[in-house]
Amino acid sequence: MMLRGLRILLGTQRSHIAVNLTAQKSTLAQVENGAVSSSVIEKLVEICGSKDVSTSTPVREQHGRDESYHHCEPPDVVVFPTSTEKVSQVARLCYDHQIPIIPFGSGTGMEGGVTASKGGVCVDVTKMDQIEAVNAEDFDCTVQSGVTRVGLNNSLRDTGLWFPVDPGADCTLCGMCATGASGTNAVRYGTMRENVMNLEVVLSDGRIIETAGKGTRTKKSSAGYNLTNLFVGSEGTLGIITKATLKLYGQPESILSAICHFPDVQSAVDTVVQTLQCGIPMARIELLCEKMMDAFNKYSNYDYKVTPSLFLEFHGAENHVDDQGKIVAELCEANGGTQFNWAKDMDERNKLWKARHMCFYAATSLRPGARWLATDVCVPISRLPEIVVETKKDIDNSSILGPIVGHVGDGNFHTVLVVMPDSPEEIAEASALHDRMAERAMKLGGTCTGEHGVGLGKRHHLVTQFGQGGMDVMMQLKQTLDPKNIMNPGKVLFTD
Ligand SMILES: Cc1cc2c(cc1C)N(C[C@H](O)[C@H](O)[C@H](O)COP(=O)(O)OP(=O)(O)OC[C@H]1O[C@@H](n3cnc4c(N)ncnc43)[C@H](O)[C@@H]1O)c1[nH]c(=O)[nH]c(=O)c1N2
Ligand SMILES: CCCCCCC(=O)C(=O)O
Ligand SMILES: [Mn+2]
Repeated sequence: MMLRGLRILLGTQRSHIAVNLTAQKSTLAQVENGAVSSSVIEKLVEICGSKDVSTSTPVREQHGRDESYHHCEPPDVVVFPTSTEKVSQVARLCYDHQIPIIPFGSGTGMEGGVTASKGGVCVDVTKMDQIEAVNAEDFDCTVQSGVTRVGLNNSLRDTGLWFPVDPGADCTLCGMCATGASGTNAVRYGTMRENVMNLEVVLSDGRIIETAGKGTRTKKSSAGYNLTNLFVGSEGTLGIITKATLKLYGQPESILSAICHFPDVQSAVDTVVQTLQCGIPMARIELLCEKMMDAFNKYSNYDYKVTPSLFLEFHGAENHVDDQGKIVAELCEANGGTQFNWAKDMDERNKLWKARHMCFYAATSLRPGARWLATDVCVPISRLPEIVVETKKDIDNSSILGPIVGHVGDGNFHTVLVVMPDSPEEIAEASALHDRMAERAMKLGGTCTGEHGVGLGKRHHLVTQFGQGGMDVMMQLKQTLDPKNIMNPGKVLFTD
C-alpha cells in the first residue's frame, strides 16, 4: 500500500541560514507515518463510491507532487468526492483515525503544497465543478472547488463579465484561494485576498462553515473576525475549501498591450515606479530580464530584443487607454526605453500574454534535464529598483542560471534558479541565493512570498518575517482549527 520516499528530485531543501526551528516548534499532536488501513479505505468507498476512491500507484504519484522542485511523496489513497457533504464525511473519518488530509486542486502549486510527506488521504476536489451562481447585477459568482479560472472565464464570456486573477496555469479557483494566488492583473484588480467574498470550508473534524456568514456576498462587512482571509493563503492546513464566492468585473471596453525594451534592469524598474507614481491605472506591468527574454523568444518563437523589457497593458475606455499609453511611452523613452511595440489586435495580445504565462516553462527548458527553484519575493514598490538590481548582481556573480520575471507593478518578482538535480553544489548555491533574496526583501519591508505561498520551501523564512510572537499566534490558530494536526501537516508551519 505504501509507496513513500520516491525522492526523485532535489530532496529536502536545506537552508544555509541557521534556522530558529524552536520558534516554530510544534506543540501539536504528531501525526504518525503509517498506511491507511483497509477498513478506513472501505469506509472511504462507502462515502465516495468505489469509482471515486483510488489506491493505484499512478494516481497516487500524480497527486504526490506539484509543479515545483519538491520531490514526489504520494498519498496512500486519493478520493474524488462529489459534494461538500462527502468531503465532510471524509474529514470526520480522518479526524476519528488521525489520518492526514491533503486537499488537491490542479497540482500546479510552486511550493510542494500537495506532497503527502506523512501519507494520508488526498482529497481531490475537481469533481465538484459547478458554477453555482453568477449574479451579474451584483458582480459576483459562486463556484464549487473544482472550477478553474479559465473554465469560469469561458462561461462568463457572453455576460460581459470576467474574473481577472490569473496565475499562469489553469488552476482551480479554490486552489488559488488556498495559496493566496495572484498573477499579471493584480496590479489593477488585486489578488485572491481582495477578490474573495465568502468561502465554504470543511474543517478537520467535518464541520462545515461559511467564512463571511451563510449566503453572505457583500462588497464589505464589519461583522466579526475576517475568517475569509484566514483561510485565503492557508494552503490546506486549516480546512478544505469547497466553495468560493468571488468578485467579478466588467470586461474592459478597450485593451491595449505593449512591449518596451531597456538598456538595463534599473531603467526598466525605474519606469515602473514612475508610472505608478503618476497614478496611471496599469492593468499589467511585467518585467522580463534579458535572460528571460532570450528564453521567451526561444520557447514561444518570438524575435524581441534580448534586453530587459516591460510588458504593459492598459484597460478602459478607448480614449483613456490611448492617453495612458502615450504617457507611459514617454516615460519609457525618458528612461532609455526603445522599440515600443503596440499590440492592439486581440489575437496578437492573447498570444503575447499566453507566452508570458509560459515563462516558467521557457526558463526551465534552458537546461535540459535541469530542475529549478522558483523564488517569489515582494517588496514595497519604492524599494523595487534596489532589490531587483542587487538580486541580479548576486545571481550574475554566482554560477547559477537565474532568469528574472516579475509582476513588478506589485513589487513582486520571481527568479527561476535552474539547477541540475544531481549537483548538491548547485542546489546549495541556489538555496543560498534564495535565502539571501528573502532576507534582502524582508529587510526592505517585504515578504518572502508574494503569491506562491510557503508550502515546504519557505517555512524557515516565516520565522524571520513574523518573529516569535507572530509564529506563536499562527501555531495557536492551527491548534484551534486543527487540534489533531491532520490538515496538510508540515506545510506552512513545521508541524511534522
Ligand atoms: C506555469 C505556471 C505559472 C504560474 C503558476 C503555476 C504554473 C505551473 N502559479 C502557481 C499555481 O498556479 C498557484 O499556486 C495556484 O493557486 C495553485 O492552484 P491549484 O488548484 O493547482 O492548487 P494545488 O493543487 O497545487 O494546491 C496548492 C495548495 O493549496 C491547497 N489546496 C488546493 N485546493 C484546495 C482546497 N480546495 N481547499 C484547501 N486547500 C487547497 C493544497 O493542499 C496545496 O497546499 C502561479 N501562482 C501565482 O500566484 N501567480 C502566478 O503568476 C503563477 N503562475
Ligand atoms: C519564470 C518564473 C516563473 C515563476 C513561477 C510562475 C509565475 O508565478 C509566473 O509569474 O510566471
Ligand atoms: Mn507569478
